[in-house]
Amino acid sequence: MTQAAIEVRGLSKHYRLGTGPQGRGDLRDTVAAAAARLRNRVRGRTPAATGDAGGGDEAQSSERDLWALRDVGFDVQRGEVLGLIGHNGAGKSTLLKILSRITDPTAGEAFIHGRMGSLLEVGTGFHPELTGRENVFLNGAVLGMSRREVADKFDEIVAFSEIGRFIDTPVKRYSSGMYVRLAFAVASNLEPEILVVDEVLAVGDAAFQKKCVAKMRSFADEGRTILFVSHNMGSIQSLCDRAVVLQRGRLIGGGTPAEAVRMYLAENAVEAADLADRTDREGHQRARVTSLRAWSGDNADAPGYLLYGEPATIRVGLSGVTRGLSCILAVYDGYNRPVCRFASKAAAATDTTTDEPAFLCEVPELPLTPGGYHLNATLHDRDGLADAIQQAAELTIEQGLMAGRALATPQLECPIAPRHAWAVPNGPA
Ligand SMILES: Nc1ncnc2c1ncn2[C@@H]1O[C@H](COP(=O)(O)OP(=O)(O)OP(=O)(O)O)[C@@H](O)[C@H]1O
Repeated sequence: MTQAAIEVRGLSKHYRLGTGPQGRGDLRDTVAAAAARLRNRVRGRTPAATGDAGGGDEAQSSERDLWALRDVGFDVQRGEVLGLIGHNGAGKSTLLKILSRITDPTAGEAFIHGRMGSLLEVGTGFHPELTGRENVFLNGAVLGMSRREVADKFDEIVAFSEIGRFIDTPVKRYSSGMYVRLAFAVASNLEPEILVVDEVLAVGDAAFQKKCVAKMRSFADEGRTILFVSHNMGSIQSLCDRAVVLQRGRLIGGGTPAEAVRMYLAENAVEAADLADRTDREGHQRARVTSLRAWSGDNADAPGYLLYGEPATIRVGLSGVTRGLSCILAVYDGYNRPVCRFASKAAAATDTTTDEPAFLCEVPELPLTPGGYHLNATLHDRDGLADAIQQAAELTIEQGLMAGRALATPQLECPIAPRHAWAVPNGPA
């Protein structure tokens, strides 16, 4: 007997742009498709819609054709927490929608061995015209539960969701936060054996995010299976046993969460900024900055992308007279506001790993919150300003963990979120 909870084989999904999603039409089509899906659910398989994955290697074979997924295959073992990562438009949501029978694949199959609860983007999973209460029972029925079984869980679901009296309001009137809270409560409390979660942790307040992570952890500890999609590399590393990476519809690999994150970062790595030929610079130029390169952890081969809370290294390549030189790197946010400065002491700059003259600036726990930043680089020697380059390098900061903790949503609005601790005099009241 197979140990896999989810088997994905050669899955492809084709969209024809401008005509809307294939296989989706009016309410009648939706109902017919739902009935077909229910039949397939009983058989535990996702059939390919008529059509062919087609040949050719490009994800986009013409301007109007788009392959959201191309020949994707992997297994999720029973009791495993698998992370699915990829940049915007990589095909993650499409894959989850196929697994949840919301849409059909163009080619390939997915086998689900067990009762699955899914928590997808806002707008899927619930019927907008129905109340929260009605949707809870509808979801239970789709999971194959009796009305009695759902009724037994109902109070727990409402309590977890913190929806209160809004449970009798149509969900189309819910805020996205309310919607996600109820959706997570339903998906995780109706006792599915397999849980599929799409990026829910980005929504909701810090306390609810924490509750979701705790719920997912206990779910995993009970030996149940989770497929977890996130842009948050911190959550992927702290929650998952393994992760796979999607790139423009194709699965490019996987491994431990750390290996997968490295692959994800390398995918968008930007070349080290080559500054040797920049002419818009100041200073006497007897020493010059020739390159700037920043990376996260030991991912020196994936420069340009850094993770919040993780160690970061910035390498400043040099030429000329480097004795007695000091370096300042000034960090600016997307609004060109100064955020922080890293200033070296005067030193003979040498990168001991290559013997080329360079400064290495090491930041043990990067406090910059996710977003785009740039660096201005300045060199000084005994004669004063040697070199200065504005916007010497761009940095993209992605979500990570600071001492094991993810950022709460309000912290994302601040460019800096340093590690800190609170001391309460005489203990809490
Ligand atoms: N209904 C649709 N009709 C046409 N194209 C679609 C449809 N849904 C998705 N796509 C396209 O398919 C590709 C994959 O989209 P998908 O939403 O699966 O990516 P994703 O990895 O989930 O991205 P994100 O992280 O931004 O949510 C994208 O290019 C997207 O524009």
